Amino acid sequence: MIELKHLGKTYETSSGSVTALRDIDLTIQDGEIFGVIGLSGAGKSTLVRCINLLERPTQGEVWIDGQELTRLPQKQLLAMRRNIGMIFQGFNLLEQRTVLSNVAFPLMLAGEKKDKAQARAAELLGLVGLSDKARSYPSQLSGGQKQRVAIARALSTSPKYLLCDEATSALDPNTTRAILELLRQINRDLGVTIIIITHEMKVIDQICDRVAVIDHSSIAEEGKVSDVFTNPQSQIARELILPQDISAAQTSGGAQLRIIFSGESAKQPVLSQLTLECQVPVNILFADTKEVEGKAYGQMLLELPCDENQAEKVRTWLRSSGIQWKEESK
Ligand SMILES: Nc1ncnc2c1ncn2[C@@H]1O[C@H](COP(=O)(O)OP(=O)(O)OP(=O)(O)O)[C@@H](O)[C@H]1O
Repeated sequence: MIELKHLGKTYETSSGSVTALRDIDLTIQDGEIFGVIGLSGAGKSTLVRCINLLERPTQGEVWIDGQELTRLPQKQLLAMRRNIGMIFQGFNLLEQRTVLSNVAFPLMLAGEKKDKAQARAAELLGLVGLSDKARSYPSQLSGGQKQRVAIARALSTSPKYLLCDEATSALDPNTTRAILELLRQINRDLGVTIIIITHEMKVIDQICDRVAVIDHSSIAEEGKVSDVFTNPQSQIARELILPQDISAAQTSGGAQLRIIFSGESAKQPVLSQLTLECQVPVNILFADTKEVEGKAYGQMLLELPCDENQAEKVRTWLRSSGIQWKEESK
């Protein structure tokens, strides 16, 4: 289990102090895929780098499996770090070494003999689907393949935790999906706890169990992905989750209603049922639904006719339908 307690980080620069993290309290349970999302500069990278002390916090504590990292002597800290793999947006592979050698490298640094390290590396390349690239060099690989090598390398010391810092941000959507699927498989099959830092909601959406939303150095909101998605509490979560154009629009039509789909109701053909039964035309101003944990979630912004009788018919229908909705102020 990872516990961050009152974690803070202030950088001292020539132009003054920059507070990157302020009073962060987070608990990440074993076996979870935990996401941290925020806008650029919110403090995400600093947060993830504080977990393995690549960056030393200036306040607070980092507890991993009952040990407080900031107080560990260097030797024990290095041993603990072997338990925490990390992958980055830029892959950080050694260009002069083959793929196999890149993956074997951390094990050799840890004192493993070359043949054993290479055998383990070959096994891991099989796991990430790159056995045929063992003798290639990083420059001969695609971005997705490079990230697979980085994942294999991060797993070489059999870590219990894997930190992913914007690991898919440089990849196209299909490659992103494939890499996230691989991470999910690693979580499921190897039991590795995964912490994902991203600015993209779709990454959280695809694989995370829980998410923390970070804004201006602090945690704005934290919870199950499905809860935060359907009912974001903080302004920043709303901005990240709901696309900009879903806020009530200035239109010349009637009242605007926001329909919130959660799980089962999203599958129903709500709109066609509504228009058929009410015999009232409604405008869809915006619609967006997503799959989270195998269920569909989303929102739809509807514009009702100006005729108040017709509008009330729709409201009455919605009240009796059990569908979650609310009136928007324009
Ligand atoms: N080494 C550093 N020295 C000084 N300030 C830093 C340093 N690293 C980060 N910062 C500052 O700390 C704040 C948080 O940066 P951080 O990189 O953690 O944010 P981020 O959410 O990961 O952003 P991005 O998504 O753009 O990488 C920013 O204001 C940044 O300028």
